[in-house]
Amino acid sequence: MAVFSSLTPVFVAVLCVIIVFFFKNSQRRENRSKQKPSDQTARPWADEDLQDNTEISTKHSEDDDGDDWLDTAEEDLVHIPYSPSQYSASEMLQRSEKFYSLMNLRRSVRCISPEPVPKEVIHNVIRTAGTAPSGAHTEPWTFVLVSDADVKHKIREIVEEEEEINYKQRMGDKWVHDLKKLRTNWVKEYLDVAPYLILVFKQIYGVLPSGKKRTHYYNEISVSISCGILLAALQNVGLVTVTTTPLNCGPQLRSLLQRPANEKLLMLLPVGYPSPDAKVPDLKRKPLDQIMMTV
Ligand SMILES: NC(=O)C1=CN([C@@H]2O[C@H](COP(=O)(O)OP(=O)(O)OC[C@H]3O[C@@H](n4cnc5c(N)ncnc54)[C@H](OP(=O)(O)O)[C@@H]3O)[C@@H](O)[C@H]2O)C=CC1
Ligand SMILES: Cc1cc2nc3c(=O)[nH]c(=O)nc-3n(C[C@H](O)[C@H](O)[C@H](O)COP(=O)(O)O)c2cc1C
Ligand SMILES: N[C@@H](Cc1ccc(O)c(Br)c1)C(=O)O
Repeated sequence: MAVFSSLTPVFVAVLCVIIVFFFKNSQRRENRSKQKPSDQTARPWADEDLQDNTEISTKHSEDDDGDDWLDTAEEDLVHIPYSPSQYSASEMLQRSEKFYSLMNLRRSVRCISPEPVPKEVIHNVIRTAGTAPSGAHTEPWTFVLVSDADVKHKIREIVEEEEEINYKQRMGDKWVHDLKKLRTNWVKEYLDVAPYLILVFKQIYGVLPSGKKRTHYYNEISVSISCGILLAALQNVGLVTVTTTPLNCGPQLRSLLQRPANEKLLMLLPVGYPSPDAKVPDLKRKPLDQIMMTV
């Protein structure tokens, strides 16, 4: 008993040291996991609100046996001088007004003329889309340009079949109601008539020369920016389109166009001149004071 009572203070002290040691260690582990996720499924670049299904790189996965992602050539990339055109304040104002006026005339047009469009113009428009910024300069886009009448018709068949189900079942009453003002339905004549269809695919990951996957950071945002630039480039040459997102058609269109498994359809754009009798809904745009907050 006497031995026990003399040991108790020592025992308590040792116990305290052990508890403090464990507590500090667990805190350090927690902090480390907050700063640098050891969990390889953490994908801070994939915006959950966007439902960006960005695929994760397999760098640390079972089939990984090397440092493929370490590209020394890219580490040594030279940085070159950059001095783009600059304008006086009055020139800037004039240019900004002119560009705004041009873009303010852009409308989604669903009545497209069959009149042929010079192919080189479309190539330049797509080149322009390819100037978009992209996460880590991964350029995660593929623009499939379709002009073949049979392929356009097959695309129409796929889209109309799915869009009919979309309107009748998948979209629901509220969405269908919200679209009433646009007078859209599942009949998509422009898919046969427009001289070009551009199907924009986002590459959810890339493929390295070794066959391994390369992470495409923020691929959906990157491709969406390139689509915005594409729309501006079309407007610049007097062509029209309608941004379409044919729900549930992605996998069928991907397989029709023989696109690889790392690509997902983001948008389908019929492109051409507006038909002479084209009409658009008389929509109004929000004024500056409703879209801009100054701080
Ligand atoms: N961003 C969005 O919120 C949405 C956009 N859309 C638009 O609708 C159009 C067509 O898309 P939709 O067909 O509905 O949707 P998806 O193209 O996303 O495909 C639907 C289903 O097929 C799977 N899938 C598609 N492509 C691939 C691929 N390459 N590899 C593996 N799985 C694939 C999807 O998988 P998974 O579930 O893993 O993605 C999903 O389960 C597009 O224009 C798209 O932008 C449609 C739905 C939602
Ligand atoms: C992300 C997105 C998806 C769209 N999806 C479709 C679509 O599937 N079908 C369609 O006819 N229009 C679609 N539109 C076009 C819109 O209906 C159109 O932009 C909107 O009515 C405003 O008209 P405006 O483009 O003439 O300004 C889409 C537009 C965006 C930005
Ligand atoms: N994809 C359908 C429905 C649709 C139509 C217009 C839109 O702005 C949106 Br969002 C969806 C269609 O093309 O008819």
